[in-house]
Amino acid sequence: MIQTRFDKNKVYITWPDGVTSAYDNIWLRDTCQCPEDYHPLTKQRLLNTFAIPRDIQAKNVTFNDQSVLIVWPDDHESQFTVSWLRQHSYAPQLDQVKPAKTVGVQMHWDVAKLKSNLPEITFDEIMTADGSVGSSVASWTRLIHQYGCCFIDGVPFGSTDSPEDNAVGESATQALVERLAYIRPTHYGGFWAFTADLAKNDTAYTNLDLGSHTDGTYWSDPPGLQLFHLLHHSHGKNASSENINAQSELGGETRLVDGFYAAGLLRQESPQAYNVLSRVGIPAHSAGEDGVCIVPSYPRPVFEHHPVSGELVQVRWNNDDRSVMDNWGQITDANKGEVGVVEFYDAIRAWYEILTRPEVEYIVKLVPGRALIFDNWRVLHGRKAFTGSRRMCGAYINRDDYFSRYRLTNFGRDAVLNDL
Ligand SMILES: C[N+](C)(C)CCCC[C@H](N)C(=O)O
Ligand SMILES: O=C(O)CCC(=O)C(=O)O
Repeated sequence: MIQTRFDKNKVYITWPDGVTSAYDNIWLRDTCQCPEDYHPLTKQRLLNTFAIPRDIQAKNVTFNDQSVLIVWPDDHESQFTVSWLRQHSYAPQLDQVKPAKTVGVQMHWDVAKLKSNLPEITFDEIMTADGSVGSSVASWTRLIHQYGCCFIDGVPFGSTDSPEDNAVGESATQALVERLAYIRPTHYGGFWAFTADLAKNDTAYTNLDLGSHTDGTYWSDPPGLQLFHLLHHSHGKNASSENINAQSELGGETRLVDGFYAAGLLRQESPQAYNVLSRVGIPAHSAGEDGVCIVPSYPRPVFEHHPVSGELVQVRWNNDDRSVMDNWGQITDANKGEVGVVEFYDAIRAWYEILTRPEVEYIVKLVPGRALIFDNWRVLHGRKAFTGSRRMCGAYINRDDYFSRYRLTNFGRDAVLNDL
């Protein structure tokens, strides 16, 4: 049995389990879900919040047929279903499932754990899915969310590195990415492909070794997802026959590290280092291209936490793109204590040592047809130096667009909207 009562400040609902939720009048009036106050199609507030009297009182509150009807002094009526009221109870906060607010289960991995359960899906499964709730787009985004990465098999590619053959792989890969969300354009292009030709004046466009990093440490909002598809890797036209070794000797293997797992290790093993890397904003830049010099709105730490819950939400790390650190006073919060220069170097050394442990860093050779997508806010990537001719294509997706898709396909639009 549900019971309602009200006084001059609040409306109270007592649930069958005996718990009572209290809702402030101004909150109820502001949150009115009627079509005049909340646009049913655009899901935006139409009501003028500031026209609500600060001390508004309900004239009458009645309960029937699973709804609570509130009549306000101007005779406006607000109707809330009890399930909606239960879902949004804030005093007390109840055990609601909040798909738009909770992060969901993540499996943090080391190499052994990842290998024993590699997140994989096929191109065909994804491309034939209609994107509805529970379709394979849901499984795909759920795998990415749980593991921070996912391999996609059976992606079409050409058999040579001719422009025509590359176009086959690139258009299939682009279609794959766009199945998840729209592509983020950057100074590297929208959907990009790269070889060791320095086309974009970044070391990704060389054959150098790149240690595990996250991309875009120089953006205020780094890409949420990154997808790679190796289209081609061979000895190349100019290799002489005695130089031609086995494919494995070409190098170019991909590095992958679960940054959340690695952060957990650092926190356990060197709490002081973890603390330093949660506090020091590291300046970063992308400045290779003539018309480009990107720096974030302010320097961010390696570990970014939810400001209230303290949960780790993002890892940013790219030692190669780190700028000159000459303004220590501005990049650390002095209220929490100064960080010495050498102390900072000790902290990044401890972090680097963890990232390069063989049991932490997963090394895998990508092959044409097997794409890799990963959460760039969590999983670090890199590659080993290589020889020969190699072409990789892929794209970035914004974190919020990815999460929108993850939530809608896994929880359904009704549940997600109900939670706004
Ligand atoms: C992926 N793509 C080849 C387009 C760009 C790679 C950029 C890598 C760069 N140092 C960074 O961290 O952003
Ligand atoms: O070439 C690769 O395999 C990866 C390159 C890379 O790390 C990057 O583009 O950020």
